[in-house]
Amino acid sequence: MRAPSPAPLLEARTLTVRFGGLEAVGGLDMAIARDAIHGLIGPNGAGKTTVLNVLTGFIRPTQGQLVFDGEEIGGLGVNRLARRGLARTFQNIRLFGAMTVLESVLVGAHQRFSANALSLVFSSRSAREAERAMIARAYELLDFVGLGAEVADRIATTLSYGHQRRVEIARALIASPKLLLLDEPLAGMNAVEKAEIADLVRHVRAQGIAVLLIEHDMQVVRSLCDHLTVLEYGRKLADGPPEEVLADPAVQAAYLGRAR
Ligand SMILES: Nc1ncnc2c1ncn2[C@@H]1O[C@H](COP(=O)(O)OP(=O)(O)OP(=O)(O)O)[C@@H](O)[C@H]1O
Repeated sequence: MRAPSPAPLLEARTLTVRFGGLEAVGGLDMAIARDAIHGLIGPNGAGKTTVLNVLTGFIRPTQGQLVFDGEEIGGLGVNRLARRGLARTFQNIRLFGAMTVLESVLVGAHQRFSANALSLVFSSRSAREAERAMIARAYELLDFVGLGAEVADRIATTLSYGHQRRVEIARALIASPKLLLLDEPLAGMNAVEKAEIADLVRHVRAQGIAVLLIEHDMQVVRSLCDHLTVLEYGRKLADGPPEEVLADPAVQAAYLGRAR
């Protein structure tokens, strides 16, 4: 007898987001497995970033249910969701102009722990030890994302675009997420950089972290993702293994003349 499949890490049921009269996401059912690299694809304006914004607390859903790791999370804010294990990067890189690479990564750790808890602990010796441990972790992550300690003291925004992406990924990872959400992490990159970031995503998953990825490059999507959800006009058009989904005539029609 086959073992029952484990419960998904994240489940969205009839998720709906309206902006005034516009339904950006409508009645979306989606499940992300615990060991998945899950692609969220669809033409421009299909609602992909809106889904990611809802899952990370930047937008409250109008309707629907969100269950993450067995608990209802619908309506929780950004910091609470970060603490529950959802961390993200942005379509347009968001790094603060005056911060070094190391400081930029540490921002992700501070988001994970509340400001109150931090100010309490930092006055004690154990807090200083915790801070030292976090700095050591930041250096480990700089290695993990392929940057290394030598960039730690550089101003983050002076790095190349591809390297800034890696800093963002390290910043998300320092929060020890269970699910890493990446909004077009390969945008603006050449083929070599794309392959490197795709490898990094595989390494992230090998650490036991599931990944939800918005991406437009179908070649990368096909080789990287093990499950796809396709949106069109906020509605789910297809869902399943990449080979099956990308061969679906409805998906091909949705992309015809509209893909980037
Ligand atoms: N804050 C907002 N207020 C009003 N409308 C919005 C808002 N955010 C998104 N929209 C609209 O919701 C729809 C879905 O947008 P969304 O950015 O989620 O699409 P997308 O699939 O991520 O597109 P792209 O591939 O271009 O990034 C679009 O019509 C967009 O204009």
